[in-house]
Amino acid sequence: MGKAIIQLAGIKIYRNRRPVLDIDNMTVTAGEMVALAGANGAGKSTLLQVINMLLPYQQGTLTLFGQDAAKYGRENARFYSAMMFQETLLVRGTVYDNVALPLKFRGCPDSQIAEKVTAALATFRCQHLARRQANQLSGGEAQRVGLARAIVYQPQLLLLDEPFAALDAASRTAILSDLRQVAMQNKLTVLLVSHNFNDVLYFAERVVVLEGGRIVQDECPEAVLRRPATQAVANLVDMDNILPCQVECSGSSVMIRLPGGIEFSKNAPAPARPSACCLPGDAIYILNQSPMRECRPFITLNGTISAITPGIGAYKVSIKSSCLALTLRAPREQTSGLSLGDNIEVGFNPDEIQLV
Ligand SMILES: Nc1ncnc2c1ncn2[C@@H]1O[C@H](COP(=O)(O)OP(=O)(O)OP(=O)(O)O)[C@@H](O)[C@H]1O
Repeated sequence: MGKAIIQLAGIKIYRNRRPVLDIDNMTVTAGEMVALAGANGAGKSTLLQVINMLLPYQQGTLTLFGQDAAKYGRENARFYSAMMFQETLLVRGTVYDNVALPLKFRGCPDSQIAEKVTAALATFRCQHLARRQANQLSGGEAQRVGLARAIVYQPQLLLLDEPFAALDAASRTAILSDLRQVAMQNKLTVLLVSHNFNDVLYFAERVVVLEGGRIVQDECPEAVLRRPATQAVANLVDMDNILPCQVECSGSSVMIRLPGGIEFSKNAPAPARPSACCLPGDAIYILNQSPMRECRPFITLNGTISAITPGIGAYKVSIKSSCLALTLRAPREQTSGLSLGDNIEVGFNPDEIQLV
């Protein structure tokens, strides 16, 4: 395990006397690329502001770079970290002037500034913009310059509050890919707030999900995607199937009842009072086509195709039975023979079900 860069213990924040952040424990180690995810108002920005010491906390301890932040002081903490927001906050002047600014604040000798600014701009592929006025850049260019300005003094920690949210998907992917490479090469620790779970999958190796100011899940992105801890997390990752169900627990096994009299048991610990089960679309198989059809145990049902939505990699097929609507994802070649209104038999393995 690497050196701890951020440690929060028992941190509580109240706003208008309302608790908006309540973090029992959270540690981020050197070089980790962590996404902070959660619905609107979950507390992501508040958490980032606490870590950047923009917001005083009423209870608990914040340790930054191994030092108690309360004693260590804001200026010291900021010396080793950089923060970016959705607005780039570039100042008047050229791109070069903007990127040189943090070096000047930190007393970097003039003789080193040009080299460092050029290197930082090159890192984010924007050296050709050096002489342009900062207020004449496109959104994507401005964010690349913002990143160059953030890393020019080689901080150990980068805090990003949705800086790429306004960019188109291709620009976001390109910038996240460059950022990921820079972070890995320089062992930079990055905390990225994002609403977009595709960005999270693309960038992060760990996701901390907040709900009502508390951490409800802290795992690798794929685990959050396939096994969301709560219904809100399932919504956040755009889970294909969130099916209402009744659950009866007995010992280590649970009996799950879906609408339409479909019932099956599963050996797994259930969360307290589960009310739905989640099933990713690629865990539902078209039975007359799938090599999985011989696998048992398999829960099967018949339904009518109500929609077929094309996609790269997988098509989405919506199926309606008398009391259940399911969405499956399958490769294009498996769906090419299907038409709206067809009746098909589909199945899934109960082990793929996640109760929430
Ligand atoms: N300046 C403020 N004064 C009072 N309450 C605030 C303030 N800023 C945020 N809040 C409240 O704190 C809670 C957490 O807000 P925060 O901005 O951290 O959420 P978020 O997860 O970043 O949301 P979003 O995704 O919408 O940006 C919300 O209930 C919000 O209404």
